[in-house]
Amino acid sequence: MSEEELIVCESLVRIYQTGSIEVQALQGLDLVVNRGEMVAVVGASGSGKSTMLSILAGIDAPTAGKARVEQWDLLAMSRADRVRYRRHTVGFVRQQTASNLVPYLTSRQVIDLPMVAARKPPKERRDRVDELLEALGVTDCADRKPGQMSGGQQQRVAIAVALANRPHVLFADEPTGELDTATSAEVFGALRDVNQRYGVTVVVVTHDPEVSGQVERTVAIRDGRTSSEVLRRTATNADGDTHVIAEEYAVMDRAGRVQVPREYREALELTNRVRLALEADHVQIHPDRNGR
Ligand SMILES: Nc1ncnc2c1ncn2[C@@H]1O[C@H](COP(=O)(O)OP(=O)(O)OP(=O)(O)O)[C@@H](O)[C@H]1O
Repeated sequence: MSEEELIVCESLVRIYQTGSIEVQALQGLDLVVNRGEMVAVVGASGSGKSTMLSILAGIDAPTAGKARVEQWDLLAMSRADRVRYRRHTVGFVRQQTASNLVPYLTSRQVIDLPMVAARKPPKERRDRVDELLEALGVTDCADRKPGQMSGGQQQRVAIAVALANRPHVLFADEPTGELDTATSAEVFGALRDVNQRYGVTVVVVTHDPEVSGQVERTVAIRDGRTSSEVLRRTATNADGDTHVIAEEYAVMDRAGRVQVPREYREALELTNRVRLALEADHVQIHPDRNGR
């Protein structure tokens, strides 16, 4: 694992067993996220996004494969390690605004909670609460309870709670799922701000195409595997106008396996055997003409 790589999943598998029924929620997922990145994860309902996030957040345990976040091996953590990991390395924001907060606690009190659990000294806790309220633009909500705040304010307080113990990575599972478009943009903007301001790595699961269009990298999951990635960069043309270029990439695992998209396979009738040819700067894949 290189210094840059904060999260590495290789051939990650999660099987849920309910009675005699087995569900393969993750079927060999590969993912690398570098330190300081902000990545959106998209995919159809049931594709395994939440399962992946709960494994990475240390809430759920994988069945097989590899999953590492910094020095932590998520398949070989003791119970005590898991508590430490969840308290100090990761922060988590859920979709349901209400489930991130506590109805009878004010924003100030709820942001303080994780620091009390981590036994931080009172002065440090007070300073951190003030700093986070300010960073997320919710200083005026310091003494309000969730019922006295809008959905967007509640989610910004939830982000502050998740950041209280200075985690290195922030996971957010559909954090804007219950919000209207304008409020979603506001909450997403807050995630981008904290990514830049604190350098915290952010992985956000979303259905919202607008949201995924605002990050440099979007990872698509299909059937419990990473199927493709879209990288966006800003380019400037000869007239000095800037525009965003989005390029889609297939994901190659560490063994060199790449999935050829179904449309490509069907268009050229690629079946079980293909011919590969190495060129100076690309690899060609040809149909097996002899086989037919
Ligand atoms: N605790 C569980 N027990 C059994 N099956 C589960 C459990 N959690 C998830 N699954 C199944 O695993 C698969 C992946 O679910 P997951 O929630 O990760 O998908 P998702 O991409 O997050 O979907 P959504 O966008 O609807 O939240 C689904 O088929 C789901 O039914």
